[in-house]
Amino acid sequence: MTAPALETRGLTLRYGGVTALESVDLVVRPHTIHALIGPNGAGKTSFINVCSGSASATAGTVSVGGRTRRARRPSDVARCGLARTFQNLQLFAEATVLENVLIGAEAQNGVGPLASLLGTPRARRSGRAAREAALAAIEFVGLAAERDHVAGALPYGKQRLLEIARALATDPAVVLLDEPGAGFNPQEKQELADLVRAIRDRGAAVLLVEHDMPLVMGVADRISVLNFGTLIAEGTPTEVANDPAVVDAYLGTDATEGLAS
Ligand SMILES: Nc1ncnc2c1ncn2[C@@H]1O[C@H](COP(=O)(O)OP(=O)(O)OP(=O)(O)O)[C@@H](O)[C@H]1O
Repeated sequence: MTAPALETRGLTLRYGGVTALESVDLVVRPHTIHALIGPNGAGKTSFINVCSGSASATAGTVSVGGRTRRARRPSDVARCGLARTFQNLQLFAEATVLENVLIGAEAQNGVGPLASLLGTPRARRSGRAAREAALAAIEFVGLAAERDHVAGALPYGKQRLLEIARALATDPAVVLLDEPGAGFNPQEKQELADLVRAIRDRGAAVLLVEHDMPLVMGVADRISVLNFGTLIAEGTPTEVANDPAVVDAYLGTDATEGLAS
């Protein structure tokens, strides 16, 4: 059996007296869209933060492609094959679309700042590869026409797509998407669902944190449910939508009607 794309064991994160994650064991299989859902404050962003190196676990391990991730800096994490987007967009507003994505693509090229500055042959080769990867990612999310536009001037929905392009430019095996549909209208959510499927279909695993239940139920292959930092359920969309503990903690009976049966 192939190694999980992402696996956590006993992942625990405490902020002083607040337990954001309590011994979370979660496996994301390759080529799957795995949604992580739960009420506000359940620990979903904390999970992404720990997996991506933005926060340090109090206990437990994170493995990417079967290798325990010890990297801490975001550039090291990118080289592990993991990339993320942020709930609150983290774009350089004054930079162009291409420049924003290049920052992502260059994050994993392993060329030090001195080599880049000196323009060594390796740095030049790697710079060309990063540009190609950036252009491909921009095209993949449908922003080719806006390549040279300043990020801060893009409509909000396109800024969200740009954030996804930046994550994809590192050619990750696992992409963590933190509420990518926030602020989207129904048409944009439909397009987002197609994009998430396309990311999976080109070979990556996706961990999707999202509150929009029709979107989640329509796109996810598997769903894990967090409540107060603890996993309370895992299964297919149908299994999760019919799990009494999930309905009670998060979905409510109204929310599940017509979602999955
Ligand atoms: N930097 C921090 N310092 C202290 N407590 C924090 C910090 N970040 C998160 N928390 C707490 O950890 C818990 C989990 O928060 P987290 O943001 O991971 O939840 P979430 O499921 O992503 O919520 P939402 O759906 O609202 O984004 C909450 O109780 C939150 O208040």
